[in-house]
Amino acid sequence: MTTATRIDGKRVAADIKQELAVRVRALRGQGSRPGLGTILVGEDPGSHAYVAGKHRDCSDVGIASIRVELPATASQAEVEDAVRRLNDDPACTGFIVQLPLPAHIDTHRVLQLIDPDKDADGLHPTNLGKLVLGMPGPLPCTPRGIIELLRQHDVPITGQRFCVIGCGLTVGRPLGLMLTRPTEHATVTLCHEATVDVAAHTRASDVVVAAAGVAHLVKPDWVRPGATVLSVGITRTIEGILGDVHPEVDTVAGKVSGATGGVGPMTRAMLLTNIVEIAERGLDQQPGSGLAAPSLELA
Ligand SMILES: Nc1nc2c(c(=O)[nH]1)N[C@@H](CN(C=O)c1ccc(C(=O)N[C@@H](CCC(=O)O)C(=O)O)cc1)CN2
Repeated sequence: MTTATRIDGKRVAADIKQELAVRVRALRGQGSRPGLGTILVGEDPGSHAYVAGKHRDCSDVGIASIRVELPATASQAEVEDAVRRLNDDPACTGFIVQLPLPAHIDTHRVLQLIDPDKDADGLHPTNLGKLVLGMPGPLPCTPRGIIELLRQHDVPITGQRFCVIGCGLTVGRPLGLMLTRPTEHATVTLCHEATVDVAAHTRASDVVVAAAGVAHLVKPDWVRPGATVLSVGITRTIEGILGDVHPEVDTVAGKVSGATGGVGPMTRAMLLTNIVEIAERGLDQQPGSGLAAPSLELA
């Protein structure tokens, strides 16, 4: 019985954080302290855990934290006011609205209100449009983390067949866009709940990214021997956290990331990276920095 090599997001994220701490020290030396804002609405335990982790990371690397918490009963107007306040707060370099929002809140209206220059998640329509056009801008954290994780584990991307299961806003949809950029040039199949025979698509793929939020969806017989399999979606149960990938996939796959310690820590590391990049751009654009505006990336 073969056992797949573990893809270690915790280690790669720790290395990225060390490098970011150096860049933050340099920014602070130039009088600029980056600050991450978060808006969290409601009491979802998972969202609270993720936001707490994001602020722990900030303190590890020297980024300031601005936390906004609203009750699950907050109105659309109250959530929108919180966004406007962070847009106007000079201590806030960039911020995120933790998703999902309660069902009565119109998520798209909230995301559209974020100042695109402070959009640390890369989910504002302007920044998603830039991604489609190949223009520079902040990239959604989980897809950016997935691509970095694959690179750091020597998993080839260009020309490879990817099957991404789930086409949500934070993972599947932007990941498909990023993997098909000229810099990656992968061949991507995006599967969703209406896809017929998802297993046929995964079996034909070199890399499977499971982001459906269905516990143990990807079974060993769904995987081509030696393929790379990333577990992104998680389900919280009383027995603990279950990933979208069945543990026995380890007996077939070449490389596997687990339900924890894989893509999650990379999502957080990429959020910090986006904040540091926004802060560095802010300094570069100050009069007298001598740096030109970035040009359009040609497809
Ligand atoms: N505004 C956003 N909301 C959400 C995003 C996002 O990118 N932006 N993604 C997900 C959740 N997410 C980020 O917020 C996230 C998921 C997982 C982790 C993480 O560190 N996971 C740990 C396990 C933590 C635990 O015990 O639950 C791990 O994998 O080891 C961080 C962030 C939805 N919302």
